[in-house]
Order: sequence, then C-alpha cells, then structure tokens
Amino acid sequence: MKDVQPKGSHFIDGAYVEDTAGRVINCVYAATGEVVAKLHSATPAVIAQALDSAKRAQKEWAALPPVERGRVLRRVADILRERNEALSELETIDTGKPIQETLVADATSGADALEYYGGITASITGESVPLGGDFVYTIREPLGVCVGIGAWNYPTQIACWKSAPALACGNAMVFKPSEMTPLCALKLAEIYVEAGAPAGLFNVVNGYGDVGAALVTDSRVDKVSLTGSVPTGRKVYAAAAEGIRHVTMELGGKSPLIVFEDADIENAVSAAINANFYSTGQICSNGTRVFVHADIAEAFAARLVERTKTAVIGDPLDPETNIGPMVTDTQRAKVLEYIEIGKSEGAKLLLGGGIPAGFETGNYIEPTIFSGVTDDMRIAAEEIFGPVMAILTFTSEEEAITRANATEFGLAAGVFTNDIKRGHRVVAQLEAGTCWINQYNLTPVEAPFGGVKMSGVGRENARAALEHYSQIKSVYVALSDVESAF
Ligand SMILES: NC(=O)c1ccc[n+]([C@@H]2O[C@H](COP(=O)([O-])OP(=O)(O)OC[C@H]3O[C@@H](n4cnc5c(N)ncnc54)[C@H](O)[C@@H]3O)[C@@H](O)[C@H]2O)c1
Ligand SMILES: O=CCc1c[nH]cn1
Repeated sequence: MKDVQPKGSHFIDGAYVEDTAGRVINCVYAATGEVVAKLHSATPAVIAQALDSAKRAQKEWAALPPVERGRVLRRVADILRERNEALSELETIDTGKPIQETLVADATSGADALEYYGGITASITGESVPLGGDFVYTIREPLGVCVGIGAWNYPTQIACWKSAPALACGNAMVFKPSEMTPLCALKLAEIYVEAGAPAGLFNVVNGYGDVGAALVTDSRVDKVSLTGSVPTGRKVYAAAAEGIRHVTMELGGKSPLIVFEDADIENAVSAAINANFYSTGQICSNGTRVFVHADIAEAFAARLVERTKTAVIGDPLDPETNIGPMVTDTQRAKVLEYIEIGKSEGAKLLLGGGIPAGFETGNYIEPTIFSGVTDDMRIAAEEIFGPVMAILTFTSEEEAITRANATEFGLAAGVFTNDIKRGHRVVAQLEAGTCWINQYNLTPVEAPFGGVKMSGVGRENARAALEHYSQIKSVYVALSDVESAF
C-alpha cells in the first residue's frame, strides 16, 4: 500500500497542522482492515485557529474582483483533472469504493463543480428595480464563514460541491470530513492554495461528531451545510437555529424507482443496478424501493439476478472490481442485520444475503436482492445504506405514486416508461427533490440536487446553490425630496 499518511491531521491557513492532544482517528483500508494513516481529532485550539484564519481570508477574498475569484476556482478544476488518477486512488483507499468508479465520479465531479462555479462567479450580481423615479438596487453578498460537514461516501465530491459555490459567492469555508474518510479533503485544501486561493480560505479540520458540533455553534460561523443522516441533520439544524445561522441539509433517503409495464427492461435493470449497487449501495439518492409492475415483475427480477451474478467483487484498487467493501465493519454489520430483518419479515431472498465466499477479510458483502417486499417491512421503510434492493410490485399508476410517496423521506425518485406523457405526469406527483425519467442517479452539476420532507433543506449544484451561500442587500435610492408629516 502506498504511503497516504498526511503531513498533519488538519489543513489551516495554507499549511498542515497537527495537535496530538486530539483523539486518534485511524484511517482504515476497507478491503484489508489495514490502518493506512493515523490522524488526530481537532482540539478547541485547532478549531479556533481554523475559524480565525477563515474569517481573515474571507474578507480578502470577497474584496477581489469576481473574475479573479472565478479564475482561481477554474484553476482548481484543472488541477483536479490533471491529478485525477492519484486523487481517485486516494478516494478508493479512503472509502473502499472501486477505482473504476472513483476515476469517473469523484475528483471529476468535483472538477465539474469548480469549473461551473468558476465560470459563473463574475455573473453573481444583484438587480435594479425601478420604482417610477426612485429605484432599488440589490447586492448579492457573501454570508461570511461557512462550515461544511461531510458524510463518508463521497469525500472529495462533497467537499467540492460545498466549497465551490460557497467560495464563488465570496465566502470562506471550514470543512470537516467524516471521521471515517479524513484524507481526500486535505488534498483539496492543498490544491486550493496551489491554485492561488488565499491561505485560510478553505480549511480542513478533521474530527468526530463533537468537532462538527463545536463548529456549528461557534459565533464566527454564518452558515452550516451538512451532508449526513437524518438524525444528525436534526441535531445540526437545531444547533444552527440557536444562532439563526443559514443551513443546507443534504440528508438520507429511501427513494422509489418505479418501473412501468411498458418500460425498456434492460434499461430499467441497468438503472436498478446503478441505484442499488454503485458504491456498494452507499449513495444517499439510491432507489432502494424498486416498484415493478406485476405484469413484468418476474421477467425483470430474472434478468436483474442474471446480471447481478456477473458483478466482480474484489480489491477496489483492481480496475476489474465493481463491488468493493463497505466503508467500515460497523456499517457492514448494520447491513447484515437488515438482511436478517428482511428474511424474518418474510421477504424472498433472490440473491446474495451474506459475506461473499473468500472475502472474510475486509468489509465485503454480497449485492443482495429481495422480492415480495411489502411497504410495512423495515427493509422497505428504513434507509439501509448498503447493497440491498427491495422489489415491490404494483398494478396501477395511482397505486405506485401513493406508495412511492408513503415515506418520511423525499430525496430522489425514478420512473421508467416508454410513455413520455406518463413519465412527466408521474414525476409531477412524486414527493422528491431530484427525479429521473428513464435514468437514475446521474447528478450533473448543472442540475440542482437536494431533498424534500426529511431528506433535507436547500439545494446543491447549479445556480440554485448560490441562493444558499449568499444574501441580498436592498438599497433604496431616492431621486426626489423626502416627505414627512411635520
Ligand atoms: N443528501 C445527500 O446529498 C447525501 C449525500 C451523502 C450521504 N448522505 C447521507 O449521509 C448518511 C451517511 O453518512 P454518515 O453515516 O457519515 O452520516 P452521519 O450523519 O453519521 O455523519 C455525517 C457527518 O456529521 C458529523 N456529525 C455527527 N454528529 C454531529 C453533530 N452532533 N454535529 C455536527 N456534526 C456531526 C459526522 O462526524 C460526519 O462528518 C446517510 O444517511 C446518507 O443518506 C446524504
Ligand atoms: O450520495 C449522494 C450524492 C450523490 C448521488 N450521486 C452521486 N453522489
């Protein structure tokens, strides 16, 4: 294994920082259990250093001409692309996701965000509102210091999706990665400095949940953007509310993928595979409730099982592997428990259901398919966040919509049909922030991404994210005399 030990646990004010007084964070390669790096959770002194330097850098950054700020972000995008191979390898070591995925979905997705926001930085403007003589103009101002808190499934992408729009709007960011994947965001911080961002503009503090909690309530912080689970979202949202801070909440889901009887079965099967087994099932927007019309359910399941049997489970650094280990043994244990729950609830196990033979070391788990699932089963109601697909059947459009919406979550949804009118009609009734018709899980930076209901607040990506990293100042300009009562 190559040496991935960073020069310090945190990256603050343009340099690596270490404080060994913090609790140890072991960074483990999920395929072997080997500890590949040892870091320390941020102490209060480290957190203060990060916030102070971000506050200072933010003023300097916001004072630059927007076109110059945009140029720095575009340079970050270029460096991310130039180093894609090394960054993808690091992402694979950090998360356990197969290299064939990380080469196309992580630093590259981050680069898209940096390029997109770098390109529009200079067009983040206010407007002029005529009042028949007098007028109002608006200025779109940065919020100040933003805190980003990440989940472990997409450490590079999450850091880029948060920092790119934040910095484009003139903010600074202190980013706290998940304690399970502490390595990738440090590389991004190095790249920001190399691309010309002022020291302190993008700081990374590693740490456990208590570090996130300390950041959220600090008086220097103006905005918090969390990617994580609903229970953490509840805590962070409440803590941020104490200080009336702006929030973005990118939380969990239990999204429906509806396959109508007229759908192209091969495409629908491909989508179900992507919606459940990509990243070994560790994607927030996964379509884990696959509603299939009863008329095609048997054919769909047969083809799905046939194709899933060809999945290549292996070392994620091997380019042939398309199913890697889960991020941690704890996460795998949780998924194995759900599989047992599914069996005891009476769902039919069509494929998988355990640790693959020959993969007793590492956090491996088989891609698992249940059929005969009903809405009341826990495997159909709760987010598992692993490679477990539940197939449910339906007989009418109305029934599919009602059952798809019968969840507290509302992150994403997909519809497969060859009747395009039906596709639009159904999507219009689905309670989800991100929908796909005849596709699943593609998240281009040009499209707003985020959830409704318990799945979140706010949007990432596209111009929509700018609304969540800026505030509007209205300036009334009088061209006439001032009237008063006396
Ligand atoms: N909607 C999205 O865009 C999106 C994307 C990826 C993952 N997710 C969700 O994330 C979850 C999986 O990730 P996870 O297990 O890392 O989530 P998690 O909620 O356990 O942790 C997320 C982050 O919050 C931090 N944290 C924990 N307690 C905190 C507190 N009290 N205050 C501040 N920070 C705290 C953690 O250290 C971590 O960095 C799933 O529910 C998944 O759906 C959502
Ligand atoms: O994990 C959630 C965000 C996402 C969806 N697809 C790629 N990234």
